[in-house]
Amino acid sequence: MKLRVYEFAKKHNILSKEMVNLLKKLNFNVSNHMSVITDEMVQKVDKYFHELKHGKTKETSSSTTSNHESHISELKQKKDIKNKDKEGSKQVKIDDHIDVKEVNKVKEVNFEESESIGKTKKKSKPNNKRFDDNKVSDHRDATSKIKVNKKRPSSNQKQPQQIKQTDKPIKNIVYTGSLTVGELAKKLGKEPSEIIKKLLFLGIMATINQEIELEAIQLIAEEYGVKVEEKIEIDEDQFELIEDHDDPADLTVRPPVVTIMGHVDHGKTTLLDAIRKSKIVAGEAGGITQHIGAYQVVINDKKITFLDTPGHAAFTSMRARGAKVTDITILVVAADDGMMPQTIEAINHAKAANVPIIVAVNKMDKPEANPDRVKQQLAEHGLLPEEWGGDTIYVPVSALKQEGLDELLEMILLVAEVQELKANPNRLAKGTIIESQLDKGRGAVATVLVQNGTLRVGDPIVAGATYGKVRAMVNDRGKRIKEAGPSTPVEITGLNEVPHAGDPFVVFEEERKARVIGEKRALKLRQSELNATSKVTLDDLYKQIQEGEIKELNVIIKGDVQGSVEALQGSLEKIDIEGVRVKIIHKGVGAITETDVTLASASNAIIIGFNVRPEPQARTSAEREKVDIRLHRIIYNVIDEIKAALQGMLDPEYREVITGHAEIRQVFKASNIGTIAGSYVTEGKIIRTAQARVIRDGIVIFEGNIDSLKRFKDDAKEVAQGYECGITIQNFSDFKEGDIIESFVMETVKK
Ligand SMILES: Nc1nc2c(ncn2[C@@H]2O[C@H](COP(=O)(O)OP(=O)(O)OP(=O)(O)O)[C@@H](O)[C@H]2O)c(=O)[nH]1
Repeated sequence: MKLRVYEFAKKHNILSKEMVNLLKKLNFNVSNHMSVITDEMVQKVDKYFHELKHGKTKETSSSTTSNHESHISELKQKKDIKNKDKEGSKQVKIDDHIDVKEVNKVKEVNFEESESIGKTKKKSKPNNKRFDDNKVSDHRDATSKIKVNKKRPSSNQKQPQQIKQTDKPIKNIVYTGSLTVGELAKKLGKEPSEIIKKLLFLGIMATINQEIELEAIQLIAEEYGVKVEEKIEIDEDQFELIEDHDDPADLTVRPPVVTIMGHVDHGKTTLLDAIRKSKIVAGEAGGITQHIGAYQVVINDKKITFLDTPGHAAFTSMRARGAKVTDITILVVAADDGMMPQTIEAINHAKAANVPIIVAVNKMDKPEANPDRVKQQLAEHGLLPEEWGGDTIYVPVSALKQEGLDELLEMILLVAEVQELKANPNRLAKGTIIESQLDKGRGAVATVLVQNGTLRVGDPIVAGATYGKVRAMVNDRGKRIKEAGPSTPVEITGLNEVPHAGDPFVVFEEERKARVIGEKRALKLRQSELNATSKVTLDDLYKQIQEGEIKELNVIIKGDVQGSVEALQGSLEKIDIEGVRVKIIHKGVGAITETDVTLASASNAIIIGFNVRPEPQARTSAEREKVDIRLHRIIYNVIDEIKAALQGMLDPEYREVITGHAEIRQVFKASNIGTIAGSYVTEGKIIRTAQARVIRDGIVIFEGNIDSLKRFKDDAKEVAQGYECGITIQNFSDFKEGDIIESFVMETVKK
């Protein structure tokens, strides 16, 4: 069996990434953790470690054994360069050569009292990795310009009378925007003159009221052993914009969060179930898995979190709301079927979200399985298998027979290891809503994914535009728990309303604060819903094209039959008006679903329905997400409308407004009237003078005028939701129970 980098790294008890680095240093051509280890590599690496152990290898050791240190030194070097780049900024720099390291040494230097320049040269370490040759000489130059008196104690010990002692030693300072010299001195509990002097050492001449930059603030503070935190002023009610600034020392490894995507019927659900069954039930006698929208499995003592919503819906709706929850995506491709349209769509989604892909080649148990064909097809879309020199991992599995699952899980852990996923469990929790619903007994119930910190029962919480206090938490095994750390999915109750999937959540210290912020966010949301939209609509398409915001019009087509969908696609794709083209991102037969709307929302697309209607949930979510749905019955009208929109010539004078829906419960025949649809108004109202269309299974089968509308025997002008009525439609009699009658009017659009 071939030995891979990651296995070899494990053997030496170092990270795969470090092994790759080491091999590169030893002049081997390896690309990643999956590269194959040759005998020569084994010998060289073993020799290297042997020598290291006996103190012979120094050069490379820092990069493997002290990864952290080399990382810091890298950062510091970057900082040096940044400092050097700062010429011409507000501050006048006398000496550009001083770098971070230098400043640490300034502590030993007394500016005023030394007499000779360059008398005592400080020891520079030419073999110190932090300095390249240039830096070393810069460093010496800098030293020569600073007067040194080795005998003197450091400056802050030297002049105690000038230093205003504070009661408590200051450990860290927080500032927003900028600080003047005077303000910094005050924060540090020092005299301004002392700070001015120190700035001079840094080559910065500044007066007490002058503002200084972050680098200088940091360097000065560093000298006093004080940490600096720059607080970016963002309203706390926009907490999703606040980035985490955890001290690297507080971070610990967290489990990867994985989503599964792939074409219809390629086995996403079966795979998710197989993993869940094999890893949870087996491990826990009698453990009942609860459907909370996500679950965790344990392999080799390490956890993996799976989002349990297969398909793109979860992924796109999260992304549409700006949430990044997925660390790794598993692309399921059936080995007998190969790459399909949704496979490509999934690849594009993952790429757009910058999430690494592992390919699970499923249904390997089938005799017609052809994994090589899958690899070939996907390689053309940038997923080159590692055995062909690429870096995509392919794992053959059979979800049905539960084969290959362990390998798949191990590969997930491997990719996770390379990503170095970390979080700080010792802080207030924040994360994302995965699923939510209204439960009759428990109120708003939400599955949340904790992404940083630890969530606890009793925590005051704001989620999206809702708020509350975590009343109870249940994990994926249906067990009540008191706290949940990073990457843990839990179901919580206690929110005042139902948040949306993809909403961010944050815990606050105080309940009152959570309520105020939650209410503020709810208000803002309502206002922004009232105000316009950033989504593309045909009405403002031309404006967006003019402003250069749009080069391509993304379109989703849903139609009644495959033939019309394809005809429409062909015609739309031919449109090219002044370089703006139509791109069909998704097409299908059947009613417009909520998933279509989610995809449209995530990809800023419009939806064209050809002889089909949106499902009720799709309609509401389109209204909420401001997705433009255009419904047509004639292909030419669609083409004309899109062309007109691209040219800015769309005539928005009339717009269809749906007044209500009724469901046909019984069909009667009356000799003098014709066929009557005995209906129940399920939504809005049916208006006698309105037009109507008859919809069967999401497909429009007839459109015409309402002929008569009756409540019992009486004519009615309109019949509202919750009432029964009899409806006849001109020139139509083929009603069936279960059909929907949609009543609509054409209204002038206000300009
Ligand atoms: N032979 C074989 N059949 C499988 C395997 N995995 C899934 N199937 C079958 O393939 C069909 C589709 O599987 P699902 O898990 O429902 O596929 P899906 O991708 O979740 O489908 P959608 O949810 O409709 O997108 C089912 O009949 C499964 O039993 C497998 O490894 N081998």
